[in-house]
Amino acid sequence: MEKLISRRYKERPMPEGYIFPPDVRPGKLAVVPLCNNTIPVIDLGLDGGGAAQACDIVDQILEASQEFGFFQVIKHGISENLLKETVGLLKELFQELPDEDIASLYSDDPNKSCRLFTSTSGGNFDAEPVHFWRDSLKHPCHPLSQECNQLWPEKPTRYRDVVGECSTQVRELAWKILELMSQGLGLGPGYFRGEVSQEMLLSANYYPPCPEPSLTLGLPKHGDPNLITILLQGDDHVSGLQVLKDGEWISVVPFPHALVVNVGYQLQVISNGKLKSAEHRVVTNSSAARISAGFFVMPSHDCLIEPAATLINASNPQLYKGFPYKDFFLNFGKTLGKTEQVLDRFKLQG
Ligand SMILES: O=C(O)CCC(=O)C(=O)O
Ligand SMILES: [Fe+2]
Repeated sequence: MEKLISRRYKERPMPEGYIFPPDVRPGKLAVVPLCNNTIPVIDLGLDGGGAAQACDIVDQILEASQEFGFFQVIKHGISENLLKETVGLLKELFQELPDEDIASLYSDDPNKSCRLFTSTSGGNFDAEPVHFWRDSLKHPCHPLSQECNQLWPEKPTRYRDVVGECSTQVRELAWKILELMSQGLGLGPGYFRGEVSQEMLLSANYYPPCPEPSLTLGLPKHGDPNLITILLQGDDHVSGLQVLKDGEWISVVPFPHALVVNVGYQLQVISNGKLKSAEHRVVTNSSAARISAGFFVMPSHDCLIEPAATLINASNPQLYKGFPYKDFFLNFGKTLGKTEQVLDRFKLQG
């Protein structure tokens, strides 16, 4: 528990082991949000009132997923209060829980299904060459069952109710977005239902202020291993998430009440490379803590992942071979920091 960066961020000099080699440091410039150059914001028209045309929304989603692999959605149908309450409870959990409650959540065992830890989720903090400036709470959040719910934090007291409701609504939204993607790709209704989107994991992140943001990272450059991620950013004013586009880091400036959506590697494979799992990272800042909550929609371990047959033809040859999701997932941790290698084993030659 003494490893938690939320407990150590005030130490001076900066705690050892968080300074990255010069070639992966964010540097000074990258920390400044590029306000005119951000990812698309798409109005889903699900809050009632004037909505954009459905076909227009499909086009926007497809275009954003092809070009950026990332977009934000507004008027997504999830109430602002529920999102705010979720963030408020996470803030309370990371910042205010007494030591004994934090200690009961903390674990270095990667096989524990609900746990609080620092840096990466692999459970090998002591072997990491450099640590990332974040604490994270991870647990499954679908399918929701009594058994699963009992693993969640007991405090703050409303955590289970509120995060349970938020997970249910985010899952519904994920399905709607997947349905629109399926329509845009020409895959027909329900393509992403079932085993391919069977599970969902919550990964809540806390990035405390950092005295030297130019030397460290909240999270390294990576693509998400799952099908699709829906991310809630904590505070309207604190940015930190950046997406790599054409060799440049673009800040995902938090947009009021928006949710960030990004394409995971499995969606890239199923779409035969049409949709892009974009690389992203998290930078820190010296003045404010940042909170984010990623809802990772994932296939079941045995689900067969392969390019959709209808997307393969003479001008679009099959790019990846089929594989059970677990073959991908169990190796994913080993490719940390080497994003170019992640899909290598599944590519078809020539
Ligand atoms: O904190 C964020 O904004 C992004 C987190 C993220 O990329 C991840 O958990 O995979
Ligand atoms: Fe990510």
